[in-house]
Amino acid sequence: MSRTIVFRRLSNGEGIDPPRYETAGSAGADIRAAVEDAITLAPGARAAISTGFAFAVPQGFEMQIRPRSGLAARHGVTVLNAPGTVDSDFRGEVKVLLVNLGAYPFTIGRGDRIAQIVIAPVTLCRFEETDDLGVTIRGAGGFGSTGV
Ligand SMILES: O=c1ccn([C@H]2C[C@H](O)[C@@H](COP(=O)(O)OP(=O)(O)OP(=O)(O)O)O2)c(=O)[nH]1
Ligand SMILES: [Mg+2]
Repeated sequence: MSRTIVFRRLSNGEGIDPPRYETAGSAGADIRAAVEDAITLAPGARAAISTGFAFAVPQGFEMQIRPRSGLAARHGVTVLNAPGTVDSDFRGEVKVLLVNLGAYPFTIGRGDRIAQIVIAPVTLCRFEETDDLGVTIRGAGGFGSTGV
């Protein structure tokens, strides 16, 4: 079942294709860079890249901003805060925090597909304090406690 996400094209988004699923089975819709001029990320550098759009994600859902594996595999470029979280009450421009973990400069041009967005349901919970969380086999084990 397909849902509708409404978006507003900002002035810097003129001529930019909106997010699009590249195949019928794609989980993520690729989102593009609305940079005026090309931006080059030196190795180790990061930048918040404009997308040129603002969205109204329906309440009860989030927009996750995820890396594209091709950028990661070929260039070491990923989304620094993956998965970025766009809240349902956010009405500002969505930006993509890219970081270059590769060994070479990476240039981002206008219209480049720099990330993918996944719309996912969220469960909003109330948080209730207790003194007793119950006993589990794992207990406080973490960070490799089950072995490597
Ligand atoms: O990759 C991202 C992550 C966040 N946002 C926008 C949308 C999101 O709703 C808002 C806040 O994001 P987040 O909660 O991750 O940031 P914060 O540091 O907690 O900021 P705030 O105190 O405004 O919630 O920033 C983006 O545009 N791109
Ligand atoms: Mg926040």
